[in-house]
Amino acid sequence: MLVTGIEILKKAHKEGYAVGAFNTSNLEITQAIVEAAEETKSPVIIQVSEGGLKYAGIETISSIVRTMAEKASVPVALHLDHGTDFNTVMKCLRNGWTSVMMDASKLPLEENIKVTKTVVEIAHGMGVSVEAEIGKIGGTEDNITVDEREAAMTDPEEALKFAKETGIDYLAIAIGTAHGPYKGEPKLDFDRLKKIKEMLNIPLVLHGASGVPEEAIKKAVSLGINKINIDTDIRQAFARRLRELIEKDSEVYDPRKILGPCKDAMKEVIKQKMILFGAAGKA
Ligand SMILES: O=C(COP(=O)(O)O)N(O)CCCCOP(=O)(O)O
Ligand SMILES: [Ca+2]
Ligand code: NA
Ligand SMILES: [Zn+2]
Repeated sequence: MLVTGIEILKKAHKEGYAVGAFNTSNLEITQAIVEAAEETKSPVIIQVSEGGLKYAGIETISSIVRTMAEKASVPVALHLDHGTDFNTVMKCLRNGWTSVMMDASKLPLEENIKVTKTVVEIAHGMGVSVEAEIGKIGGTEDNITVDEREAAMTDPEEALKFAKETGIDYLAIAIGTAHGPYKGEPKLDFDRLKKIKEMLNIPLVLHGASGVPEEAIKKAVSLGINKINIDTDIRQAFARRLRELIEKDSEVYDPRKILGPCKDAMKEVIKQKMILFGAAGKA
């Protein structure tokens, strides 16, 4: 069934597990996510980035996700990932999203607070929950030095002020992860996570979780992470299976014979994440 993000994350926060938030931009990825959730009896958040909206069309990807979510036997939320443009966030609210991220983390704190507070008031008026970001979760491609990444990490005091003044439902924090594939091993600042959780006591979001070792993920969940964003690992599972298929049979030409197996490969990766995060069996 289609539910709001906070309905899923409030339970995860209370019971101490995390829910996967997986990016989609088409039919097969959406199928992989929903089938994985059904097979592991996990609640799940299906999210679309601004790039995904452009690729699929906002009404089209909303229809695909909402149709499958409403038929699902597990709780499913439709989330806007990294909504950086206020009007895009509004368009998603008009198109049936049940959770939105207003990502104004690039703005100075006071401006981030202002725009996020406005989104919270509008979204809550529509029964939709809101994620925001404090600190900068960059990409592994960003050529920033280690201590620049350190400086970009979320400051607990700022996070408390931000959460209080905006009324957000869940907060994305920067504790050492990055979007995209990692070159070396990411080092997560668990003390910082512990402190932020104790001070805010709301569901927390880990971005850039593809490529983070399983032990680190488990530790982050035990310290209060409740939503974990995964995209790169799904893309790589898709591409691996695609290459295998073409190598095995260079004559295959039916998209269903190519995309179907790729869907299954993505589904397997997603199921493992749901088990690792502790969401399996929680639906
Ligand atoms: O935190 C994450 C996932 O990070 P990951 O790369 O570790 O999976 N995300 O928020 C997913 C980011 C998706 C970006 O999509 P576009 O390419 O359309 O901009
Ligand atoms: Ca990553
Ligand atoms: Na997000
Ligand atoms: Zn992210």
